[in-house]
Amino acid sequence: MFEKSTWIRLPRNVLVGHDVLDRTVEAVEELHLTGRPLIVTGEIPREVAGNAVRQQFADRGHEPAEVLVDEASFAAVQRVIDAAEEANVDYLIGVGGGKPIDLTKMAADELGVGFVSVPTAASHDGIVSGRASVPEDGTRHSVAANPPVAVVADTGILADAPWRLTTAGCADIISNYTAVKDWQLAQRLQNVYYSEYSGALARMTAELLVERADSIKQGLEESAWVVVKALVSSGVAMSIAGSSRPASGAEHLFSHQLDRLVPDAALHGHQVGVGSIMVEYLHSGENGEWRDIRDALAAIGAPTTADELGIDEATVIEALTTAHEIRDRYTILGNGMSEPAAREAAEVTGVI
Ligand SMILES: NC(=O)C1=CN([C@@H]2O[C@H](COP(=O)(O)OP(=O)(O)OC[C@H]3O[C@@H](n4cnc5c(N)ncnc54)[C@H](OP(=O)(O)O)[C@@H]3O)[C@@H](O)[C@H]2O)C=CC1
Ligand SMILES: O=C(CO)COP(=O)(O)O
Ligand SMILES: [Zn+2]
Repeated sequence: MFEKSTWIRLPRNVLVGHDVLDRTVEAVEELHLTGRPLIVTGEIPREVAGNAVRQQFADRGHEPAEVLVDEASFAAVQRVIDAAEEANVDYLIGVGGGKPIDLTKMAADELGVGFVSVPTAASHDGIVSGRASVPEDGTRHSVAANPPVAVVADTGILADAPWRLTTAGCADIISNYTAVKDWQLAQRLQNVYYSEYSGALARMTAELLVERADSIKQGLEESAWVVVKALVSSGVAMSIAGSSRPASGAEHLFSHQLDRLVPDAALHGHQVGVGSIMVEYLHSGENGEWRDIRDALAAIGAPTTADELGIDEATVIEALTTAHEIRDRYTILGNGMSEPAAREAAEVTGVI
């Protein structure tokens, strides 16, 4: 299918490396972004990075306003918007994991200003993408927004974050394998627009990460570097596609449904990783690549079973059989799985 026009929105300055946090002001000034920022952060990220960012801008004569967020909700987005308007700020800086960064992304979009992403955890590709995700009313709203104008990913900080957040980021990337397969399937069966460039980039990102699994080890700063580069690359794939398709297929539907059934039971990346094992089995059967996905997840220490996710068997089956209802996105789940088929997929792959 031929797209008549595309609009690819990308971050412009992406800083990755040791102590790059100290260069946040530089990354912003280089974009000619001037005036007073609002820092949106959480309790822990504030200590880890937010206070240092605040001091940098204060030293340049732009004392930032600040708002602390502790939950991902539309009410929290509104609080960020209110704080920005009250303090009359010019742009926003999100400092933290996915929660503060998503809230910043959505508020910046609503306010029509730019925002800078300063991740303190490499937990999923939302820290660099133009997608935001907020759970509300028992469902998950995944919305399109502008990506950050700059990303400042300090590998020293990311390497010090709890290891499980990093393994979640890895699993989110590994799930690109099945996301791309679902996208191609949707093209064949539903004539959905498929971007060769975006699909190839998303898949290659997962392959490179798996090839480097040996250098992804707790305590190694290089791990944070490898993972962040992959998260950036995956974010670019989504920007090229103009949707989350290259990084979100049936394994994400499964995870979103788990979020609805058992909120906060496990991390997003860990859920999509386990989902990806089963979805690969659905695509390719007993002799497909599902063992490769499982082994890649195990190699970096991400969960591969329902037990390791801390989620019971019945919930896994319910999520699998109802995941297709989550959103209008054609995947291998089609119009839904029967309970026996879901049980077989989960049992054969050792998820339950
Ligand atoms: N945009 C997208 O595509 C996607 C967005 N999401 C959204 O992202 C959120 C989940 O992201 P996630 O990053 O897991 O969650 P959080 O931002 O909630 O971070 C997880 C926990 O880690 C803490 N934390 C963050 N950085 C550090 C650090 N350096 N050291 C120690 N602790 C740290 C946080 O503290 P504190 O609570 O103090 O902030 C929080 O308790 C959800 O809101 C989800 O909806 C999920 C998937 C995709
Ligand atoms: O998590 C994502 C990609 O990894 C975003 O996808 P969604 O559009 O399913 O929220
Ligand atoms: Zn994801």
